[in-house]
Amino acid sequence: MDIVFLEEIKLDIVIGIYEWERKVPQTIRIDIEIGLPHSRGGESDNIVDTIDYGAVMARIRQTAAEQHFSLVEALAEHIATLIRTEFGAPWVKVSVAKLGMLRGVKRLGIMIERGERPSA
Ligand SMILES: Nc1nc2c(c(=O)[nH]1)N=C([C@H](O)[C@@H](O)CO)CN2
Repeated sequence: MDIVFLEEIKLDIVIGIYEWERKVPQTIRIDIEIGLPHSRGGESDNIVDTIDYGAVMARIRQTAAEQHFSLVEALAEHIATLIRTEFGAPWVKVSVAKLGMLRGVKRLGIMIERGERPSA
């Protein structure tokens, strides 16, 4: 299996269950792993044989600007579905974390895996 990854994505978005969170953007961190069955990109050296992480990032920025979520779970689910349906990834792992939200906690959030993990 090959993994295309996007690590420590920082976005300022409106997210949260409380009224005050609906008014002020907050910085979240997103980490993504996209599993591919042994992709041909390594041999072909052609972007069409893999998943373009730049294109994934552009879609995430777009969707985060367009849609607001209450829960980090909902944002993670939305991103996982987008990557699987629009980019044809069989397996994806997405984590969404809020930073410094609770005293004494560096990050808190959710990590999800969706789809079938390709065999090695
Ligand atoms: N499992 C979750 N718990 C909580 C969430 C969440 O998105 N998922 N969100 C909040 C609030 O928005 C919080 O971030 C504000 O302090 C609380 N718990």
